[in-house]
Amino acid sequence: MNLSPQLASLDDLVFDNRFIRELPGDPETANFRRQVADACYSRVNPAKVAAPQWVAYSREVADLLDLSRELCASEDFTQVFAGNRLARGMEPFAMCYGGHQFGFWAGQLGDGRAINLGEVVNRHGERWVLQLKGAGPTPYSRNADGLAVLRSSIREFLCSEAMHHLGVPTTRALSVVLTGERVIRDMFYDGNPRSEPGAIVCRVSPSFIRFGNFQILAARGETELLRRFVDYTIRVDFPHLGEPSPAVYADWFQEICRKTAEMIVHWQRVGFVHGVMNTDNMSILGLTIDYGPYGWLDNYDPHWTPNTTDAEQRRYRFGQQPQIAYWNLGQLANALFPVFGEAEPLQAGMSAYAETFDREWQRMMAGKLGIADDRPATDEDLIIELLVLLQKAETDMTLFFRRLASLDTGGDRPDWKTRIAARLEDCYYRPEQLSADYLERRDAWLGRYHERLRQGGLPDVERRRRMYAVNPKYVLRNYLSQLAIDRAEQGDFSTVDELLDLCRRPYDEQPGKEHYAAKRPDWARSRPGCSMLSCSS
Ligand SMILES: Nc1ncnc2c1ncn2[C@@H]1O[C@H](COP(=O)(O)OP(=O)(O)OP(=O)(O)O)[C@@H](O)[C@H]1O
Repeated sequence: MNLSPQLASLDDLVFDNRFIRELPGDPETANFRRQVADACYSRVNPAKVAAPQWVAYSREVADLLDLSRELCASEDFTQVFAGNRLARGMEPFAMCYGGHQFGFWAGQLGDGRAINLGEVVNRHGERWVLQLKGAGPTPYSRNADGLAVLRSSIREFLCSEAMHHLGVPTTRALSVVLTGERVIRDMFYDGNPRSEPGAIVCRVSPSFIRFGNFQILAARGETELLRRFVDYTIRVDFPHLGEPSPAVYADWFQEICRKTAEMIVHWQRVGFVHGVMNTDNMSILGLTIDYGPYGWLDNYDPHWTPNTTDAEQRRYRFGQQPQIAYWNLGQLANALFPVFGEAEPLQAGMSAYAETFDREWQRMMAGKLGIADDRPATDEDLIIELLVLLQKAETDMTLFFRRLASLDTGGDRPDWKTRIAARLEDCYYRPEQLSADYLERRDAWLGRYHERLRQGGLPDVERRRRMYAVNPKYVLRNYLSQLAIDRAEQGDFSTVDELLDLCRRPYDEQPGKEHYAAKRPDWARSRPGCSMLSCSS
């Protein structure tokens, strides 16, 4: 193994491709669309592209892979992460998985436009799977082209990294490159096809295994392969649990449930709406995966979803994400049943989800409010009333919690209420909604909250520090990504870099960058890309 801190060439990456070494693959190697039974993957090469061009990279992810800045800026880097050249040790393949989409079993899905390049083991012995998204068709592409456009690739790249820096479990993104080719997409707002620049993101994760990988094997009755796959996942991704056994299976499922609950609590904390929580978009490691029609809450609205495809039913709306994760875990439990052979450990996992979610959600909300002691359950009324108030008048969630931290509780500040009211003023999108009744109710809440903080006894400075650490100042607001995309489509990638840099320190004051913390401007309220998105990407 190369022990020098950074690699001189991508050919020096150390690969240990366990997935394809230890699991059965599709014997067919030609690249045509098909159903793939009795196998976990198909070998497939990325398509060669005409004129790759470097757009952006994440230096933190490069560090995980021991890649130097110079290497990431090299022509070879662009060629490799556009899929034009395989570095030594890369053995590309697409995974076979299925899934429930919008509540219905959809059969085989699989990596239709994702191609795994291999599993890197870095100098710390950590395993990182590299995956290109948009690198051409695979056996799982069904009736689609295997490609991705610059717009969606920038959104995936920026949001993966923004989520990581916010402390939300997520897959990562190393790079975005343009392919130099055009891709046709139907635009949902006018229904007309549009030709857009093609692009490829290199995603990086300890594992890309999804609930759907287990589901497809169960649905096909491939129980022995399912057991093998479960054992593989435990050995590779949950080695701390020990060698697979019935007891370890039970612990494993509980851990999946707990990790999923923790991820969802983080989403609710920062106002992230995934948009397509199908079971094929649920990671076995509880990582946020597939940044498609996701969005960030501007005004706090639990009914909001950014996904136009879900505008009617709103299955994947912000406020329903916790229940959907539970439902998805139920589907995973069904798939695992033939291997577990009994329902009890699966039910125990489901209960662990509910308990973890309830406990962590209370704790998270208490943290957002800077309530210091360990009696969050007694604060439930306070929290519920706040969430009602935030909806009654359109209130910017991110700004509100950040501003709330500035509330004074010291006895030398009798004017605390006027001061906080003034600070909250520009959190509201429609000042006309601030009726006398509303303000009276809000001020009553502020009074209760103020009292609660005084009881807690934390000095203001310390409370503020804690609140700032969990309430981000900067999130990747939908309209900000769109600004970066508009410029990138004109060949100017500087805003992508600027936003990436901004998102590196989301909880810090960043002098000179305050405009990025401003609430959504009026022009962005209904502009496509800034509020609603389609799955067309
Ligand atoms: N342009 C495309 N070409 C081929 N397959 C596609 C394309 N877009 C989506 N798919 C496939 O459709 C299924 C569900 O789509 P979804 O929107 O979740 O995928 P995605 O964004 O491409 O994938 P991922 O979950 O890997 O980020 C997946 O099997 C995916 O690979």
